Amino acid sequence: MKEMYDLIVVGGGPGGAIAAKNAAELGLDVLLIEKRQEIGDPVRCAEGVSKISLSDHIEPDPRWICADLTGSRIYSPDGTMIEMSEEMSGGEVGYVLERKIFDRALVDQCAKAGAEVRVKTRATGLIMEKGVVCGIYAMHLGEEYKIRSKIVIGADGMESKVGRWAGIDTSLKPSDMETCVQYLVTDIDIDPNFCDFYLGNEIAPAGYLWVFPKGENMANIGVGILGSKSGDKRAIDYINKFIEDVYPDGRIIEMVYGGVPVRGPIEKTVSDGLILVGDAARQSDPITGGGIINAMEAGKIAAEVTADAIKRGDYTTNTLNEYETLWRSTIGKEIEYSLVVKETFVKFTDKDLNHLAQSLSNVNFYSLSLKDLLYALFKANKKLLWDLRGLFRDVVNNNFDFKYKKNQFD
Ligand SMILES: Cc1cc2nc3c(=O)[nH]c(=O)nc-3n(C[C@H](O)[C@H](O)[C@H](O)COP(=O)(O)OP(=O)(O)OC[C@H]3O[C@@H](n4cnc5c(N)ncnc54)[C@H](O)[C@@H]3O)c2cc1C
Repeated sequence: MKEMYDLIVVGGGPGGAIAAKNAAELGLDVLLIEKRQEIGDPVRCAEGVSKISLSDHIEPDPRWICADLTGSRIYSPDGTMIEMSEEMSGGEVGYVLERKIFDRALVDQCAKAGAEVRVKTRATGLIMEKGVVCGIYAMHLGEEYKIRSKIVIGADGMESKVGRWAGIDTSLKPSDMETCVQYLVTDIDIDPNFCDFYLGNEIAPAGYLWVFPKGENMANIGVGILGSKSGDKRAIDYINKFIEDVYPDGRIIEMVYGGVPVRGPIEKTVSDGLILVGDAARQSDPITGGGIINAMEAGKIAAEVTADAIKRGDYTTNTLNEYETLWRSTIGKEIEYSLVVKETFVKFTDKDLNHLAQSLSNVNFYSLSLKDLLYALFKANKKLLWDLRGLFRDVVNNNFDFKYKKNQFD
């Protein structure tokens, strides 16, 4: 078995697959390892993504698209509903995917681009020489061996260990994480074109509950609650209550447990010979918990920076810092803004949420830009204006152009 590569990517999720594919296309000798025996299985995701951002990375394919949505509805605790077009819904609701097939299609692309893929192969440690990462220890069918590389990309998701092995602090406190439980529910009456979000401290404290259709009579119905706000009740208690109340006849055919980092990014995502991408770098959106697109964007940037570093023969932090700069000035900005909004949102009482929803219930979201929306929000909610003044100033002055979501916001 080959023992030396330009690049080893740890983790075959969207971040790792896109990193490996792009690096192989740029001419690098790439190995992608995945600890599971099947790519994408088991799924830990509600499977919602933005159409526009996705098509930057892969051609849409009906084999992995379960629903093509036209919008979303948000329900406040008193039942006030706000309906938004897909464009205004933010990045998470364009398609509902079948991730088992989607993740495999991404890895298929990367294999076809020339990367070697090894499944059921777990990274168990990093080879480090004088503080520089220069490969991994891998375990396959009970056998441990060394594989060397010039650079390692850690795309090992929420449970990432690669960063920690290199001395990067990736730890998460309960207040940094949403605990999620989701059922795939069938035989229910839903609108297949809309996803629904429910807010409120009785429904999902400091989080939200979602209904994402997967075809005519089936949906991912899940809840995410902030670890530090859950009290005596568990996420599963909230979702069971909702199913009992709203879809009492629904049949549960799958169950998903998982955590989503909502703390915003870690302080550093590179070290000598190492780059972290996706959930491993805590790059998911702090409000929605969505991380597929950010992982893919970061994977692409990581591949480009890796190819450049290898061309120059310099794998030190100095060179790899280009990755840090590039992702922080694009997706990182959006994450920063989301973090500000999330920190305000988690303080809202049900009364605040109702007031907010009522103040927006007459707004026509189908013909509104983000700027208009912020004006409408702040006109009706002076306290919110104060809490979110930084974000408001940046958007209004166009200091930030929402590069990755420009098509949705403008
Ligand atoms: C309940 C839930 C709902 C969600 N819903 C959405 C949603 O609707 N939309 C959205 O955009 N995001 C959603 N997310 C988040 C989304 O799933 C992640 O942000 C996304 O998968 C991150 O991609 P990634 O490539 O960074 O990591 P992952 O997809 O987690 O991939 C990491 C891979 O690394 C592998 N791995 C881990 N350790 C090792 C090792 N030591 N050696 C080898 N391989 C290893 C894992 O097996 C895994 O395959 C949700 C998450 C949860 C938990």
